This record gives sequence, C-alpha cells and structure tokens, in this order.
Amino acid sequence: MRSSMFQLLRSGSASRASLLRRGYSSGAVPERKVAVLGAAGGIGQPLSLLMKLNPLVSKLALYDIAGTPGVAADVSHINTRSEIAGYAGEDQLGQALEGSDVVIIPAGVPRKPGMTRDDLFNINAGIVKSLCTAIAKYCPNALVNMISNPVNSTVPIAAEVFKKAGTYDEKKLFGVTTLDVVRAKTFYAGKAKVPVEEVNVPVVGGHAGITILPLFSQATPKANLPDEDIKALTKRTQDGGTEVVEAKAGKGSATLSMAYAGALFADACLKGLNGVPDVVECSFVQSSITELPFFASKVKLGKNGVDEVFGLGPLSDYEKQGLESLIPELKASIEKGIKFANQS
Ligand SMILES: NC(=O)c1ccc[n+]([C@@H]2O[C@H](COP(=O)([O-])OP(=O)(O)OC[C@H]3O[C@@H](n4cnc5c(N)ncnc54)[C@H](O)[C@@H]3O)[C@@H](O)[C@H]2O)c1
Ligand SMILES: O=C(O)C[C@H](O)C(=O)O
Repeated sequence: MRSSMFQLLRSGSASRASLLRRGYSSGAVPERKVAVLGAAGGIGQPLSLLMKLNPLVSKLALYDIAGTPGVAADVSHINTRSEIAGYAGEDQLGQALEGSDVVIIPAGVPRKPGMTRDDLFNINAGIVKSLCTAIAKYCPNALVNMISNPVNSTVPIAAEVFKKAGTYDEKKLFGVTTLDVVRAKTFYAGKAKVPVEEVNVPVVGGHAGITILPLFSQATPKANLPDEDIKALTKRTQDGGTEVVEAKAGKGSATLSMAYAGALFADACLKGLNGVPDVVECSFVQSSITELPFFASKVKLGKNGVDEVFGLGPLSDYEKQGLESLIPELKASIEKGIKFANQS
C-alpha cells in the first residue's frame, strides 16, 4: 500500500503509464469525481494535493465555507489528469457534490491539548449533519469517507441522516480509521526492527482512545515481541492522535499524516469501485461482527462499496480484554450520534 502511494507520487504527470503499471488497460480507466468537504483546512489542503496526484481521479471538487478558490487555483496548476474546481459557501455545495463517486469529509474543528475527540461533538455533529443532508440530495450514491471527529459518533449521525432521506446504503458509509493502521504499522516496524513497508497490522473497534484496538498478535512479519512491548505499542497507537495534539501545542491535530491516510483510503475506495480485486482496508462501518451496530475491522472494497466485512480473527487474551473494555464507550458514542441525529 505504501509503495503504491510512492508510485502515485512519482507518476503524477505520467498518469497513463502509472495506470498501466497498476493493472488498468489504457482505455479502461473510468471517469471518477471526488469531492473534498473542508478542503481549505489543515487536512483538506494536503489531502486535495494527494488526490490531485491520484490518476484514478478525473474531477476533483474542493469545497469549504471559505478559502477554496485559492486552494483550487494552486492545486489546478499541477500537471495531472484531474480537472479541479473550487466551491466556497453553502450555495455552491450542491454543485460541488453533484456527480461525485467519492466524498471525503475532513470538515470541522480539531482538538487542542486537554480535549477528547468527544469534546468536538457539539460543533462537528451539526457540520456533519448538514453536509450529509446535502450528500443525500445531490450525490446519494457516493461513497462517503468520514474523517471529522468524533468518528465514533459522526458515522452514526451520517447513517441516520441518510436513513431519514431514504438514501442510506450501509455499503457506502465509511469512518476513516486508516491513520490508526498507519501508526500501528510505523510503531510496530520500529519496535520489531522489520522493514516498515512490509508490515501489516489490523486495527479494529473505533477511533478514540481505548476504542482503538490494534491487533498486534496478527501483525506481520511476525516478531514475537514481549508482552510489555505489545502493551506499549497498543497504548502508543491509542494515544497517537494525542501525541500529535500535544506536540502541536494548540495549533491543531494530525493533518499531514491524516492527509496521507485519507488519500490511501480514498484510493482503495476508487480501486474497489473500478473493480480491482482484493482491496482490503480497515474501516469503521455498519457491522454485525460484534453486538455493536458500527465497528471497525478489515473490509473488502468492491464496485458498490463494502463487499465484505471480515471478522476479528483469533485474538490474544490481552486483545480480548481490550475488546471487552472498549464496547461500553463505543456503544455510548454510537448512541450519542444516533440520538443527536434524531432529535434535531
Ligand atoms: N479520522 C481521523 O483519523 C482524523 C485525523 C485527524 C483529524 N481528524 C478530524 O478532522 C477534522 C478536521 O481537522 P483539520 O485539522 O483539518 O481542521 P481545520 O480546522 O484545519 O480544518 C477544518 C476545515 O473545515 C472547514 N469547515 C468548517 N465547517 C464547514 C462546513 N460546514 N462545510 C465545509 N467545511 C467546513 C473549515 O473552514 C476548515 O477549513 C477534525 O474534526 C479532526 O478532529 C480526524
Ligand atoms: O487526535 C485527534 O484529535 C485527531 C485524530 O483523530 C487523530 O487520531 O490524529
């Protein structure tokens, strides 16, 4: 996955050649429109850059409440396949969304030191609700990649908005938890002293504190790390967002690593839509693998979005305990989102 992003970066201006390398025949690359909502923000700008470098994108719509004309003009000078358009303000949201195959949402406020992701709920829940209302109206068939926090609640909010509008398709709504996987891979590679580009680690549960459950017992290449290392790696992965929030000291949360993770996940969604086989990523989706209605686990992406939600596989005793501990918090966050969406 990491190497495919490097290929993508290297081959931005030679998109036809890069597509051939990625298994597409020259005439077979479909037109795909991607919209980024919150495109002028800390995540939105580098994410827009990375999506402009993706040869699977033919149209890129950059929407924010303000600032997008500048971002769009800047990114549009890059000599890659996609056409860029910037949209600013609510009256342009419909145009930004119309015809979109994938909508990526990094709109909303980020954390400051001392805050939890749930502290963002009061502002971000309303933003997500209004954006999803517009998605239901203008591009009800799009795959929605939800980045805005708290993901454990914003995904259920989106689902309720779509249900009310009669457009909900559980296969098309994703909470983006890719950054947890990116972190788990990086931290594991460092500790296990294995090449980072070879590492795979599933991360399940949700996207906040202890609800983030990396399954290091399933990590490859195998390293047989001692229990205290596994505990330290688990804690560091769970606290990865806070590590960045504290280091940025009031200037926001992860933006660059998140843009990378968001671009990887959107690329996987586009590949799935285009019929590329065996595209598997972890994501927070509607799920029946636990008692909770939404849960992150490995998901196979296909022509209609989610093709298959995979189970958790064998867990260590430590991971079993982690799973048991996360259920009440994740349940409460999901219920909070559902209640919000239905009361206002
Ligand atoms: N899922 C994850 O792993 C993950 C990782 C990092 C950050 N995040 C979350 O992503 C969100 C954005 O973070 P950021 O650092 O980019 O914040 P930011 O403040 O830099 O940017 C947010 C952007 O959203 C825009 N915005 C606000 N209301 C909007 C609306 N109604 N419509 C469209 N755009 C709107 C703002 O104008 C701003 O440009 C936060 O909620 C943050 O917690 C999630
Ligand atoms: O930690 C945050 O608030 C942002 C994001 O969820 C992250 O994991 O970096």
